[in-house]
Amino acid sequence: MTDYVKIFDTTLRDGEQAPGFSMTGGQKLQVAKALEGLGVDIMEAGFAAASPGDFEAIHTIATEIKDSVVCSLARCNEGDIRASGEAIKPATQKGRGGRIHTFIATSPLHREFKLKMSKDEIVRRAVAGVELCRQYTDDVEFSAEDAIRTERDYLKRIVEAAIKAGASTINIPDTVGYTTPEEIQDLFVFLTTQVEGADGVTFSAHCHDDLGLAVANSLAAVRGGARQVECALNGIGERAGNCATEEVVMALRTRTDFYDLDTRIKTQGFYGASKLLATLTGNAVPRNKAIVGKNAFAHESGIHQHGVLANRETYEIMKPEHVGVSTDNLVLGKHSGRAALKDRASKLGFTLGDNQLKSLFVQFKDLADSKKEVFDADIEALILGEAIGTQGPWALKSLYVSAGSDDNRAPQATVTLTHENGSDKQAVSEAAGPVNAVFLAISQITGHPLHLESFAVQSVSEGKDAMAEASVRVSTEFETYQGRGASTDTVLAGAKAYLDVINRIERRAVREKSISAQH
Ligand SMILES: CC(=O)SCCNC(=O)CCNC(=O)[C@H](O)C(C)(C)COP(=O)(O)OP(=O)(O)OC[C@H]1O[C@@H](n2cnc3c(N)ncnc32)[C@H](O)[C@@H]1OP(=O)(O)O
Ligand SMILES: CC(C)C(=O)C(=O)O
Ligand SMILES: [Mg+2]
Repeated sequence: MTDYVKIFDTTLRDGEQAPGFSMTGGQKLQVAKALEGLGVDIMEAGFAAASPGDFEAIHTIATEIKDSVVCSLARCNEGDIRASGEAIKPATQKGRGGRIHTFIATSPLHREFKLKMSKDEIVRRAVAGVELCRQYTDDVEFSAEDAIRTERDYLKRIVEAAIKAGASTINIPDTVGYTTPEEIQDLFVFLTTQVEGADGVTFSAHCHDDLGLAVANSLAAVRGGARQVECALNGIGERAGNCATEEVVMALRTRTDFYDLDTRIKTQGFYGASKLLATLTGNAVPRNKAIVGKNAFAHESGIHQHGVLANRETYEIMKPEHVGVSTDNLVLGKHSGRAALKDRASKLGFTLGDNQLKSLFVQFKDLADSKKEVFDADIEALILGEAIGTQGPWALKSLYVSAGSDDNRAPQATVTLTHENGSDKQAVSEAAGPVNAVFLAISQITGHPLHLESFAVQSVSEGKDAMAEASVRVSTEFETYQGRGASTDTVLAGAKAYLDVINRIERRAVREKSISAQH
């Protein structure tokens, strides 16, 4: 048994096969590189027999990836196994490690209704499948699909046959997410102690999340003797998904005191890899998702913020930087208290006396009642006594946008801005979307080519003429700025928010100039 738990990531196979998560070959390669960066021991890159595109994707990944074993899934049939063997060839030929993962279902339901095969026939298929895999690679994994609902004596028999045929990893999937932690731990203890040949192979858990137990069940399997866990980034996979890679890894890392085992994962890459996957597949990570959700290390309530400011460990069991999350994560809103407000003001460069803080706090709570989140720009405006979003030097004079479904005509924006020195300037821009075209035109006029980090619009009133509030977050070389703008027209709200940022940058530059002139 290894003294660490191997991470077999199946984001690119079980994850990708779920509805809404298909990726192109190029996208799969991008995710594969992120997984290699994380240091996953094995990545299941796809199912070579599924399509020529998946074959190509696995082949390319096996060519490009150097630091993780690349694996392809195959049914226990000749066509699937030969396709997998060919797809992983670039990895096996260069001696970097290529695995074939062959599987067949073993439970009574699957035997009778799906495969329509007898117990003996399934064992014969499993043995022939593993033997054929061995013609391509020494690294063969065998899975007994729906193992959890399989009779123990039969499971033991087929696992022993697969080991004798040459499998070096034995995977015990909870294909339908049916098991419980106590049950799966007991099953792994049984298999790792009773199966002939168990000492020479790695036992693996592959848990689905139908009852929300995938991570708990995987950890219990590890307690029972599993030394490989199969998992996927953001927990994606069939139906409710697979065990989430970032969750199981961080559970082992955070509680090594309990499990006395760890993985070899470089966890700092989790946030970036999760974001990459969400962006490529168009599936946002829920805000409250463990480890990589936006709220995982964010605090809005005053009592928590007060504690975290004194010592992060009061409300955080992991360090955000250990999973690649920024540490500046106190969100100001209506539940925040004076400690967080004072801290944020000081980070923005304002030292507040007690009385100033008291009156700012009253205004802050009024503002927070009317919006979801209070941004740095709002705090700055309150301290400086500015009306939000209405300060110059630039003002929007007019805005015309054309956009539509015609592929031959890119969205176009014509923007006119007035500067406080009295001059008007106009720019016309085209971009992939109308909001982008507006931002580009504003950047051209003001000379601020900004890096847009986020653009969000939320409705702040109801009905057909609902007011939209847009918020824009941009980064310059030195600072991050947030601006906002409101209008019944979302494009106009976006334009105002973007201009709000530019005005803040220019006003800050003026302020800094006058401060340095005084010294
Ligand atoms: C639990 C899991 O996640 S298993 C992996 C699931 N992933 C996928 O299915 C994604 C990729 N799949 C595909 O692209 C297609 O299903 C293919 C190309 C593999 C097969 O397509 P088809 O030949 O049209 O078969 P179809 O999908 O309709 O049915 C599956 C066939 O495989 C058989 N089969 C299923 N599992 C196995 C197995 N492990 N070993 C051998 N045969 C199997 C079924 O009995 C059925 O056989 P039949 O065609 O003789 O009735
Ligand atoms: C192919 C196998 C391992 C699988 O995904 C499952 O049983 O859930
Ligand atoms: Mg699965």
